[in-house]
Amino acid sequence: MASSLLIKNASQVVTMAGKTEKPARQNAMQQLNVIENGSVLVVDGKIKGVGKLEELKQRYKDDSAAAEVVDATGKTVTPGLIDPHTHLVHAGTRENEYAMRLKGQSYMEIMNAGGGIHATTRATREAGFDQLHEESKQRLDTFFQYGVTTVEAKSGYGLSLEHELKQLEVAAKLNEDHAMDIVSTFMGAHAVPVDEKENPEPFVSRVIEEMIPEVARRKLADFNDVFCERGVFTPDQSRRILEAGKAHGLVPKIHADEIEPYGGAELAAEVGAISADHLLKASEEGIGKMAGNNVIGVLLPGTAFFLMAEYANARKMIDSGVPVALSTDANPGSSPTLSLQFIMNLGCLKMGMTPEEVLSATTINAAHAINRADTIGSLEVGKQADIAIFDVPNYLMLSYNYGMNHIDGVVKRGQFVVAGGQLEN
Ligand SMILES: N=CN[C@@H](CCC(=O)O)C(=O)O
Ligand SMILES: [Zn+2]
Repeated sequence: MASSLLIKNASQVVTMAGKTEKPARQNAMQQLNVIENGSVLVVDGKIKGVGKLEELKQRYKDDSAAAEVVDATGKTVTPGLIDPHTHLVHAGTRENEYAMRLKGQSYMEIMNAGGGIHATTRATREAGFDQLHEESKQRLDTFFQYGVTTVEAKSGYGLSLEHELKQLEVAAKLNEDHAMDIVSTFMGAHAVPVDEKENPEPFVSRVIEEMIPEVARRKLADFNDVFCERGVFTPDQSRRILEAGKAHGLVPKIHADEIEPYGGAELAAEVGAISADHLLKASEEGIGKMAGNNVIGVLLPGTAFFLMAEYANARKMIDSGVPVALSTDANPGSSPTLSLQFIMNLGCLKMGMTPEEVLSATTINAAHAINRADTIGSLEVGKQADIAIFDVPNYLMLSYNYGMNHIDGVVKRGQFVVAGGQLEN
């Protein structure tokens, strides 16, 4: 017997239809394809129909008659939100560094003095598999409660084969035993280990010759990411690392131009990266090259907010034709938040994006940024039934009442994982 669910009479159903082939850019980011007073029929975990209630009832008589019915009157239904850039698997917190930054020390000063990424690397190396699994599981539960149904998760707090594999194995296990979908990225090139800072080349070689081949052999990641920044990895080292990943089937991503303009956006275009992320200081030329080479800009305004830095120039990117996605960058140092809704608020209020653009950026474009747009990111027939139900009468309210969690329900592969704002068991 098929299991079916009918979410009926939502004041708005934001479908995002028609953007599965290519990420939305420029004006296409404004088009949400909203159905007023709309309903969604789900059968066996997939979207069977989206439209007016009467149409669905007529067209899919048996399925709608057998369905569990949920009344969404007064609510807004969207595709489950997608977070395309997180550092999900790590141990511990760094509130001490937050206090240091508030007294004037910079993020890079703290990192160069052995804190920052190095502090979380020490904690993550010390943590056992079970501790990492438990901490990360709790974060996934919170992501669900905020409407996120798929997250990308990076390694990068191991910085050795053993510990990078441990992080990726934790993500793989969570992908199996938690309802959240997790898409993994290898990021062994997140920092040069403290004791090798003076001579990073042997570490770069280990990333290329030892870590990438083993991660690929074990099929533990889809993507390969590098922190291309002065004092971390140079553009030349980053290029070699990303090319090595490509040779093993790992698609390039890049942490680019976060602290200063460093050629990261340009490099992303040159190596054919699926996305370049951060881009607070991306050059005009780099933005143009991204637009010309279909590189998605994954913007992380929570990082600018938390580091009290200038925001990425989202307007310029969108107007130049860069498809833009948004993400929390959830991590213990530069963006300790799990609320993609707050990131949507920042997208509007701090980066000049429209409410329509931020919804495109957290659904279909985020799906494209992790190469999953064929199955998620929009409410279209045949796609996975990942659905967010917000307790607001229209999508504008999502970015209007800022800093709030508007989630009422979350459906993952056709099953409620959050109902009445509470996590289901
Ligand atoms: N900038 C580099 N990496 C992370 C921060 C990691 C950390 O501080 O622990 C980021 O994307 O912001
Ligand atoms: Zn990051």
